[in-house]
Amino acid sequence: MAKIIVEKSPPLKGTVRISGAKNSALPIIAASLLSTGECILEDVPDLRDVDVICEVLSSLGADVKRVSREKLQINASIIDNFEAPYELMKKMRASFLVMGPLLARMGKARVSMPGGCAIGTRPIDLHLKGFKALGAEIEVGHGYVEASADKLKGERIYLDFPSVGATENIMMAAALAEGETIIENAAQEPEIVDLANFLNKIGGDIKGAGTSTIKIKGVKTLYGGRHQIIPDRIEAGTFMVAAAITKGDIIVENVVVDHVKSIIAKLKETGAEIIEDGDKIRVVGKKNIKSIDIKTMPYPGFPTDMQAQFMALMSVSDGTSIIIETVFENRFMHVDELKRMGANIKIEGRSAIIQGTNKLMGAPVKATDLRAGAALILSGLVAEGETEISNIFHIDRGYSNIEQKLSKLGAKIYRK
Ligand SMILES: CC(=O)N[C@H]1[C@@H](OP(=O)(O)OP(=O)(O)OC[C@H]2O[C@@H](n3ccc(=O)[nH]c3=O)[C@H](O)[C@@H]2O)O[C@H](CO)[C@@H](O)[C@@H]1O
Ligand SMILES: C=C(OP(=O)(O)O)C(=O)O
Repeated sequence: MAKIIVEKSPPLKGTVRISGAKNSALPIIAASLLSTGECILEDVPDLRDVDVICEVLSSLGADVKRVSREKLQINASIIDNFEAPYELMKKMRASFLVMGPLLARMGKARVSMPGGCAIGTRPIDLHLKGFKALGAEIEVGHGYVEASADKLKGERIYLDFPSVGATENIMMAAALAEGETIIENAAQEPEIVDLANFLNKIGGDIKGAGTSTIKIKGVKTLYGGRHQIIPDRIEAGTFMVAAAITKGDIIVENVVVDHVKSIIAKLKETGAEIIEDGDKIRVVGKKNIKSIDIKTMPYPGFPTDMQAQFMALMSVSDGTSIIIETVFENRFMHVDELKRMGANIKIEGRSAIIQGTNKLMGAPVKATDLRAGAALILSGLVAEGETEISNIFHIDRGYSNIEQKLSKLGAKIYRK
C-alpha cells in the first residue's frame, strides 16, 4: 500500500493553482443524468471520487468520456438501468446523489444505502423526506433504498438541517417534476449555486440558490450544455494553511475570494497576512501563530471540511485554542494521529481543546478520512524528522496531485 512521506520542510514559497471543486463536480456529474443531450464539464478535478461517480453513471448506461485530464463529456440520452449497486456505492457516499436524478428521469431508482463513515453516521432521512414530499413511494430494505413515482409533483419542503446532499438531491429530482418545489432552510454552499447554475444552463428553472429558500419550477426536458466547475474552496484553504503553518509566502490562484471569507477571517486572527487580488490570494505566514477559537457551521460559517487542517495549525500555536465541531458528530478521528506527532489535544464532547506546542515530531500515522489526511501532511511539514502517512486513498479522494503541488512550493514530500 502506497504511503506519503513528509519531511520537515522550509517555509513554502510560490504559486499554486487550485483545481475544480470536488463537491461541485460530484453533484453536477450526477445531474448530467437528467439531461437528454451532451454535457461538457470543464475544470473537473482529477480525483478518485470523480472516477467513482463516473463509474456509477456508466453502470447506469450513460456514455462518460474524459476527453482531457480536466474535461468530461457525458451523454445520458440513453439510461437503461435504475440500480446503483453496493459495489460502487460503498466506495463513496456521494454516489447517493444519483438517486434524485434517476427518480426524476426514470420514475424509479434502486440505490444501495450509503452507510456511515469515519466522520459520523450520516443518515439520509432528509433526502428521503424530500423525495416523499415530491410524491415518491420509498421502500428501504436489504441495504437498498427503492423509490418510485409515476410523476413527481412540486411541493414545499422544509429541511430540519440545511443538508448539502439533501438540498442537491431534492433540487435535481424537482428539476423535472410537475409544478414548483420550494426548499426551505436549504443549504447555501457555493456548490449548491454551481449545481443550480448548471441545471439552469441545460434548461432548468431554479431561483434562490445560495439563499435559504430555493424555488425550482419543474421543466419537461433538460438538454445538453457546457459548464465550468467552480474552484475548490477547501483545497484553496488547505494551501492557505500550508503557508501559515510553515511561515511561508504562497499565492493561491483560481479561487473565489467570497467562498473563503471565513477561512480568511480565521487565518487573519492567527496573525497571518492575507492579500486579496482578483482570483488570487497571497498568504504570508508570521513567526508567531496566535491561538484562536473556531466553531464549524453550515456555509457561510466556518467549514467542517477545514476543521482538521486548522487543528494542525492550532497544534503549533502560541496558546490554547478551542474547536467546536457542530456539523458532524464524530469528526475528531485525526486527534489521536496528531497526538502521535506530539500535539497536545483533549476532546470533551464536540469540543477539542488544543494547547499549542513548538515541537511536533514526525511519526508513522494514518489518514482516517480525507481532511484528516490533509491535516497530517500539514503537521508533517513542520514536525522534526519524517512523517509516514498510510491509508492515503482518503487523500486521493479529494486532493489532485497534492505531492506535486506541495513539492513545487518547496515541500519535502513524496509517495513511496
Ligand atoms: C460530496 C459533498 O458535497 N460532501 C460535503 C457535504 O456532505 P453531505 O452532503 O453528506 O453533508 P450534509 O450537509 O448532508 O450533512 C451535514 C449534517 O447533516 C446530517 N444529515 C444529512 C442528511 C440527512 O438526510 N440527514 C442528516 O441528519 C449529517 O449527518 C451531518 O451531520 O457537505 C458536508 C458539510 O458541509 C461536507 O463536509 C462534505 O464534504
Ligand atoms: C467529508 C468530505 O467528503 P464526503 O462528503 O464526500 O465524504 C470532504 O470532502 O471533506
